[in-house]
Amino acid sequence: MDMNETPAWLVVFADRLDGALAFWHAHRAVFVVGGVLLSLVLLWRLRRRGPETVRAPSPATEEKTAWLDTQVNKNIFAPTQKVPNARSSSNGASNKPKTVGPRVVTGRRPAVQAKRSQHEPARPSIRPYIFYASLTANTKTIADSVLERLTDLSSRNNEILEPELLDLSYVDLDDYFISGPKTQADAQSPGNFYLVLLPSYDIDSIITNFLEHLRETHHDFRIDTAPLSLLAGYSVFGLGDKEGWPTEEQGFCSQAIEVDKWLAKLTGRKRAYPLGLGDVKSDVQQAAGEWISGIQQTLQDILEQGSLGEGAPGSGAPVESDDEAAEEEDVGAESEEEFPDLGRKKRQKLNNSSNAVDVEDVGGASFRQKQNTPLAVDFTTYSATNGQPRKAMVPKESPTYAALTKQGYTIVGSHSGVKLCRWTKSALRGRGSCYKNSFYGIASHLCMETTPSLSCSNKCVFCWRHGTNPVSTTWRWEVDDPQLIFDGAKEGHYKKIKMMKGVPGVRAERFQEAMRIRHCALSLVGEPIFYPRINEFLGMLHSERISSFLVCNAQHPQQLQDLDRVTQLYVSIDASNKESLRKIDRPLHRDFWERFNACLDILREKRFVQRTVFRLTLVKGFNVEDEAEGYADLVQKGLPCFVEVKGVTYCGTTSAAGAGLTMQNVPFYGEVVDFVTALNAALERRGLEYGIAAEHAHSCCILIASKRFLIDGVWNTVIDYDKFFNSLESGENFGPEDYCAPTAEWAWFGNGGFDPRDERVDRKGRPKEDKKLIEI
Ligand SMILES: Cc1cc2nc3c(=O)[nH]c(=O)nc-3n(C[C@H](O)[C@H](O)[C@H](O)COP(=O)(O)O)c2cc1C
Ligand code: SF4
Repeated sequence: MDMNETPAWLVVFADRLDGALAFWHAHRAVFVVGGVLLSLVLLWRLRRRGPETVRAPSPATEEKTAWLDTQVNKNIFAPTQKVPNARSSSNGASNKPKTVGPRVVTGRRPAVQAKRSQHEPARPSIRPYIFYASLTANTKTIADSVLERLTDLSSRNNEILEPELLDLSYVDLDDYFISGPKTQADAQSPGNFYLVLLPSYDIDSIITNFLEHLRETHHDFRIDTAPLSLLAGYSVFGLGDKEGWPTEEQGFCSQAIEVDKWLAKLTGRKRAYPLGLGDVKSDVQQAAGEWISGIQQTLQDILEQGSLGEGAPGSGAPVESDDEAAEEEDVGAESEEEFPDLGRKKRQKLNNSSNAVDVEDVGGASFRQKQNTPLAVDFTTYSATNGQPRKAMVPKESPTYAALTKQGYTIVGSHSGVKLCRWTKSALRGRGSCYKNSFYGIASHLCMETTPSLSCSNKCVFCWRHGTNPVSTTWRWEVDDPQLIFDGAKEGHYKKIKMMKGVPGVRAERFQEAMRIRHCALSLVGEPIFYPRINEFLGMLHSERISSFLVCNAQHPQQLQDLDRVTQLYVSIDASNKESLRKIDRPLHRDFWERFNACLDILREKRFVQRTVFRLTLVKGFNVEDEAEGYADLVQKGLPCFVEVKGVTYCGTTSAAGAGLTMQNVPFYGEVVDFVTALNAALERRGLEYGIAAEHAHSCCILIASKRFLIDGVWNTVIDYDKFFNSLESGENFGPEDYCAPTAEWAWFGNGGFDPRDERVDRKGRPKEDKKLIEI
């Protein structure tokens, strides 16, 4: 082989390499720039996508997701908050409350919810438990329909959980009646609400065991006396048979009544709605229907307010109807409690603060017109303000405001008030209405007591409220809109009625009825016709078919003259002569006697247009002895349709004591009867057509009526309210005889006047046997 000879493949390779190098040299700049750019792009993309693209999901990220969810749930189910609707967990078949599972949280919303729940408390929820016992299935049927109603409510309201129906024969009473339901979910949150439906059996039965269990729990020294106080509330409905057990004293629904009392003790008085009772042979369906409607409303109220609502002084306390003095004493005690650091003198000053105003006002201008002469402008309406804006009569920060609210008044606007009258409370409990029920057919639980003017121009010795209300001869305050007063008075009244729902003995059906005001007594502390827009206010009452009973003090003739028609118009006649009147009413007007007489004249003129009444309050030692003749003269002058005679009620206030008033001044009923008999005879001697028509011995009150209301030998003192409103709305002319109706026989003079539909009780609430009670 020739060593100088080069192999062919090597020549080809060298040639190719040479070509490639020539290409590189020709294009190397392009390659370098392109490479750099590509690297930059790759680097940028890598940085942007970061770990996601470089790391696979790790256990650590999964854990973090789960932790987030847990935190969200923790916020939603924070210990103070309630478990949301657990309806899905209940199948209705079990006797035990269901455990609520954790709420499923999806998407981004939980984070938002978690954030919000840190600031806003979640809405509470309520779980109703319906307990019942039934031997012959009546109660079971009612309990089933209660379950149906509440299940329906629950389906419409997320905060009311599905109710549980539990037969007391099968549940372990310890599980529910020692400290409330014991399940994880319930311990955690919802407000439990107990409904107990029970028949009564005067033989040994499961109900006897149940009662024994409640009694033992209460007395067990190892257990708190109110172990069920964590319940949101409770209510009981009883079934009984009036044929065999006609009245409560004779055992009607006795066991339901007893259970209601024990539960009040065990729950620390959490009766959320009054005890309902139904007679299995007559009204049980209706009574149960009304009861459950009330429960539904109550559950919603609890959710809205977060509690059963507070009792207000003077409203929640079940004061007995003849217990006014005790109520007054309580007020004193409360004010001492409220102002513990005030010395005795200061407190007295607070109570008497309004008296300071009296002195300024006494110098008011006189009403100089004599009777039968045209009425001059009454100085009552306005007083000069020297261009200054008028002030509130009862400013919120004033001691008067504090004192009146302490006594249970709700102050409406700047000069009006409303208060639940003690008779309204008594009637709610079926313990009797005031005398107006016997005389005029006003059931007290349908009556609102209010005044559009807390100020008065008298300081009557027997007015147990005075000393706290402002007194004046002139209206010198700002004037509130009547609509504001009307709405505020109704609201205040209903609020106080609602507070009565947990008071022992309140009857469910009366409670329901009371939620529609039918009558308004404009007779609270103060002088209603003092309010310059009283006629507009009356129009509002009548537009809602609320009757108006207006009492005035016979000191404002111009206002009386201008007053529109009311259902019944009163003037207080506290004495038969000038001196007596000065002593008793302690009027601020110097010309009080002239004003008084002018008012009687006006009343006489109105007697064929509306029912007019003289109200006489007898104070022994002041205006009773030898005054029958004087009163007869006044009746002759005013010719009222009716004369109400009432013995004064002793109020025990310092102001009364200061006026020399003691228990000795309270006449016995027999003395009131003697006086009325003497007055009636004096009227007869004057040829006046009057007679003794009715009585309410319970409150020492007797009615003398004009014989215009003696129709076919029967007294017609009652009012036909429908007729009154029909005539009023028709715009026709009508008079008192057009809307009267027969007086009930039990109310006739001699029959006592106690409504047989009510139950008489003594001061301790024990039934009284003698329903007639005539202390002659
Ligand atoms: C033996 C017996 C005793 C009863 N005792 C009373 C009673 O003391 N007071 C009452 O109001 N009703 C009494 N009842 C009437 C029942 O309470 C009434 O029939 C009720 O509707 C029964 O309810 P239930 O069917 O759910 O068991 C008695 C009935 C029976 C058969
Ligand atoms: S009329 Fe007077 S006493 Fe009778 S219920 Fe009404 S406010 Fe009370």
